[in-house]
Amino acid sequence: MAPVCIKSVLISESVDPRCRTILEENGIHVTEKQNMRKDELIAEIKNYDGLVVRSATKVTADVIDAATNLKIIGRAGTGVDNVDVDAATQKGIIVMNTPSGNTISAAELTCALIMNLSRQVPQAAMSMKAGNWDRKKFMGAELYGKVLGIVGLGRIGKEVASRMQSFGMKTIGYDPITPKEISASWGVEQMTLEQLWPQCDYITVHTPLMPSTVGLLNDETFAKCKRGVKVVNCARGGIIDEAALFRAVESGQCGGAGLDVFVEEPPKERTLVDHPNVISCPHLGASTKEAQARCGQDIALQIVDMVNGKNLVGASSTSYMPSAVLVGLLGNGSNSINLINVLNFAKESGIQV
Ligand SMILES: NC(=O)C1=CN([C@@H]2O[C@H](COP(=O)(O)OP(=O)(O)OC[C@H]3O[C@@H](n4cnc5c(N)ncnc54)[C@H](O)[C@@H]3O)[C@@H](O)[C@H]2O)C=CC1
Ligand SMILES: O=C(O)C(=O)COP(=O)(O)O
Repeated sequence: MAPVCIKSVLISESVDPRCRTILEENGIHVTEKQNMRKDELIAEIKNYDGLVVRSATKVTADVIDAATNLKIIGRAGTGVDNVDVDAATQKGIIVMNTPSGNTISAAELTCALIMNLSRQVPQAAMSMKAGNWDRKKFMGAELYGKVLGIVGLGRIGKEVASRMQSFGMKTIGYDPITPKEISASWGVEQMTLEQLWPQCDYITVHTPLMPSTVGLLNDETFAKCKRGVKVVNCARGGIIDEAALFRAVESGQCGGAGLDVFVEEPPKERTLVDHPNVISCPHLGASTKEAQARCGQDIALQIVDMVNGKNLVGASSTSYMPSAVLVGLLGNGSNSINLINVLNFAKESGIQV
């Protein structure tokens, strides 16, 4: 891989200070500017060779168009749905992410939401703060013996499965790429979605956001579920259709929802957030000290590796997954996430990519 000349990087969100330190130690000038408006980003982006973002910066085609010197977009985290990978690829800009740095944190928050749905801890705590002592209202149900459906058996789905199995949940799932034998070795029985919906007491989604996953849970699929099914979305807003979810919680078809992510963040439309059977967080899945330290460090090391022209596959950093880089070079555009998974699966399986 030929070295890429990166002299200046803009960090446009709150990224662990390790990122800045590593870049500066390697002679890269770093500017940190948070909460930039889109017009400000468009006006400034020409001054940088590299851009480091999390999920809030929307790196849309018009931003990329204005980025006359940009060579790398580094996503300190997993999802690259806030980056127009097609537009970047067409301009020869490399897009890279740090996919395993926040896996455990996102899985732990998912488990916390499942547990909170089973016992209504947030609602009970609010009731206590309001001066009440209501033991009848908050009758829960054990997780033990219940069925958890996991849609998307990648890194996070796998970690959620093992944690919830320790609570005695039966884990079933669906993934178009992860082989059945592999997920069976983690105790997850794979089946079709048609078979999965009616069996679940809880459903959690862990797919990327892409056209084929928008509205995976919708009016039609909710109708196929057990009455009172509880759902969790710690992946991306829109994978569970928000309007359909509202209708399902209103009718009781859905017994409760745990939401970390929304189509619009922060959500202007508050009906779901305000619903008594919905517990929600402001996109906190990756917001732990550990996850941020890993993602901040990894994205900086990956950028430095590019500057040094290091071979991308099999590089030093623990969560180094240069899949998006390869996707960029292959010009794979909107199917990139699927290709990312194929590449990662191959790599984790010891196959030379
Ligand atoms: N709430 C938060 O702060 C965080 C959210 N995320 C989100 O979680 C998503 C998943 O992350 P990882 O597990 O690390 O990704 P991953 O790439 O390891 O796993 C995603 C899995 O989804 C599967 N998949 C793709 N299309 C599918 C479909 N139609 N139905 C079922 N499965 C499908 C893929 O084959 C893959 O196995 C990310 O794309 C990101 O959007 C990730 C980290 C933190
Ligand atoms: O890594 C991801 O995909 C996430 O959703 C985390 O987003 P964040 O870095 O916390 O803005």
